[in-house]
Amino acid sequence: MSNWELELQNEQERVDTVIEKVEAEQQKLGEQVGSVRTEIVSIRKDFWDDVTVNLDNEDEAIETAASMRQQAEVLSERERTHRQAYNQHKLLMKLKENPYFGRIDFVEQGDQAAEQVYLGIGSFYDKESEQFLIYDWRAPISSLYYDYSIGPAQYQAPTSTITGELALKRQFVIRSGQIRSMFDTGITIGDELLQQVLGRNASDQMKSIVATIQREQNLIIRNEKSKLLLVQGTAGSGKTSAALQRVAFLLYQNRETLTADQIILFSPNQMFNSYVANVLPELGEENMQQTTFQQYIEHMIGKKYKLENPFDQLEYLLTAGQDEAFRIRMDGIMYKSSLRFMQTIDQFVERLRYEGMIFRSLKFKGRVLIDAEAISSYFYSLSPKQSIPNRLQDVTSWLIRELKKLEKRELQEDWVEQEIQFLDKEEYDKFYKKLMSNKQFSEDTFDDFDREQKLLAQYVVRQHFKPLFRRVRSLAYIHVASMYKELLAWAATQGDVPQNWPSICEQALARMDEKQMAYEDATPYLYFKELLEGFKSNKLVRYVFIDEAQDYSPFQIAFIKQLFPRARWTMLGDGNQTIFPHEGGLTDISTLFPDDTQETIRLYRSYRSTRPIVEYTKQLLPDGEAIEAFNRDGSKPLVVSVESEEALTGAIVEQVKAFEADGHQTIAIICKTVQEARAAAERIGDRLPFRLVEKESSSYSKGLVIIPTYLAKGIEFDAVVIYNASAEQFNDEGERNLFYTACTRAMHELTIFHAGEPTAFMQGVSQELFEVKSL
Ligand SMILES: Nc1ncnc2c1ncn2[C@@H]1O[C@H](COP(=O)(O)OP(=O)(O)OP(=O)(O)O)[C@@H](O)[C@H]1O
Repeated sequence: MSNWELELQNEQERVDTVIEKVEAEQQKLGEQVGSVRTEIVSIRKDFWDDVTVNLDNEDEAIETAASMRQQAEVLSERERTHRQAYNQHKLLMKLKENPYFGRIDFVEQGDQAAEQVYLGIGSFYDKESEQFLIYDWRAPISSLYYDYSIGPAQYQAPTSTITGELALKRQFVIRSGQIRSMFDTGITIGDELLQQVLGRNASDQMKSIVATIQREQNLIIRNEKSKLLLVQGTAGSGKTSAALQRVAFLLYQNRETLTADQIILFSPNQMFNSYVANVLPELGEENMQQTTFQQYIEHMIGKKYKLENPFDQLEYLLTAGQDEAFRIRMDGIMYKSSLRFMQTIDQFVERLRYEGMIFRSLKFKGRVLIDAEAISSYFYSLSPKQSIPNRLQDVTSWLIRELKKLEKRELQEDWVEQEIQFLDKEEYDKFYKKLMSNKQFSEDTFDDFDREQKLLAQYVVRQHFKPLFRRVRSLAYIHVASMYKELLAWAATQGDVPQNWPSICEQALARMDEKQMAYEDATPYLYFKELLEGFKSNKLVRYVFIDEAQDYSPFQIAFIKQLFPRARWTMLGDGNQTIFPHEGGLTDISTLFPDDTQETIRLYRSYRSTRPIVEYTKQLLPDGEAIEAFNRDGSKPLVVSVESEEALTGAIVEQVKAFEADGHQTIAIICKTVQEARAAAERIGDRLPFRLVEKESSSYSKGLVIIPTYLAKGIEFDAVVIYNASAEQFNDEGERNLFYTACTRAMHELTIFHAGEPTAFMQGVSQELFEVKSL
């Protein structure tokens, strides 16, 4: 038996022992989980038996509340124990299959012997030998595995830096308790394992990368100092992967103080959400909150306006001809996404401190109860030293007081009596119950007619006044939309607006009059509204992640920043994949955090695509030289020229069939727009089974999809077909990024079709980097 074979045998024996211990622990825990569950069920069932309810007087009520609280605490403590034990049990299940993926031997300075550290997705402590048989990949000592090759090494322990010597670094592939392969690696995390991982076909969801995290990615994952961590990385360099492992790391590192719902990830689209949804659960963690910016602002705008989807905005820009209306819209988008416009809004709001606030009169049954003018006078009678939101709070209190007076006066009106007479039984019962619960009278006094009439009148008027009170409390008496329109007009006096500003405003107003809001108006409108009403910031969220950050305008980022005042920020992006038009870029983001600690990490190595695909796609960019390919072989991209669009269909169907025959499981026909995707789907008809993705709401799954580029953002496919890269389709320099984004979705195969002349973007690529075919 060779030394290596002997070594392998020893390692397998260790795996066997560890699994045995894990199994024993799992069984013990299983019993515990079961008994705690039974206990919880019984506490829930008997909850009210164990609480003494007595509401006879105030003291008794306080006693009752205390007793309920105590019982609820017992329950929630048991539930917490159950959750922890259950999660631990789930983790042990995973460790039983695949206990660890790495080993390092570390000799701490001053010590003789090396400590063997085995790394897995969670720790496992053996009480018998009093040692960790598996270390969590996120433990401080585990960072040695990712950061160092054999030789001097150090890691940051909670209170000090530990230095020493890394004597061995070993990787394992263990499946169902059996070591399938084992490598000792000298340099970085072995290329061999990465080759294996990246060579596989895509599954239906993104996987965790803990076993093969690269050193530069580890810097992102474990960064704890920066308030803003900006990651600029090329397509496929693992930005999203690193971000998700970072969430897992933060949850581990701050496990006493941080929960998954205090982390929020803004992702590019819904499909992406479903694509990444499994990474954290795979690591035994709960998912963070996930949303898209659109979802977030849609919620803030509410039902008042139908908000345009950013992808509809983009579709318009890509499909509308370059006519006058297009140019007006484009200029409007550029200006409204800039920080200059944000400043203009600030100045306008400053002005409103002294004049110009517009209010709505409070009306009731067609009568003006409190006139807008009166509200305005009250508002401006308050000191301008007070902020607008504070003054509005005072106005709200004043309005409520006034409404209460008016409500009383209303009791005398004729309509009240009429309504009482026509009160149906159901309403009457409701009224009666309410009075009983308010203890406003007892059964004895019920026959007191006058008293009943009076209470009924109060009840009826209250029902009618309720919406008014609600409107006042929700500040609906401020006419934000009118002031936003004023703001647009006023902006013209500031001098830096685009030349065609009046037409831009006209477009915006026409939409707003139809109760719609263009995507470019949404952020300025909300920012303005929040400045007036007071920012409804979320102070609970501690970490915000923004993926595909290059697609956010500086204004949007500045706005999100104000929504989460206590958060630390991780922004990930790639300037070469910017598809939304706006001023500023990724580097401008740093200027939004002037006083904060910040760090920028750049990733140049692309892991997603094979070397030939990366070599090809990097030449689509004017400045792509810095992009490096991970050394994974594959075939060169194929560029197929066909004469006409009609000829495309047959050729593409054949190509997809060939991909399927090669075993590729996720295949995408990527079109420039939804319009093109629909046409492609129509042409392909029933010649192939496919899914047309034209809406935001689709989820990621295996098979063939026909998809517009912008909905494929952030995700990947085994094989990609570019539907039509003709000069006619891609003729604007602004679309280069879109084209690059589409091509970089490919992991193993890329075929680009073009009907007629190819786009100029492809003409800069060296001939030897691709195959050509003419049909
Ligand atoms: N260290 C790694 N080990 C294994 N796989 C990796 C590693 N880093 C990245 N990958 C894989 O590379 C692919 C691309 O990663 P990811 O989607 O995170 O890149 P990205 O930078 O967000 O890409 P894009 O900007 O193009 O959306 C994924 O399949 C991911 O699993």
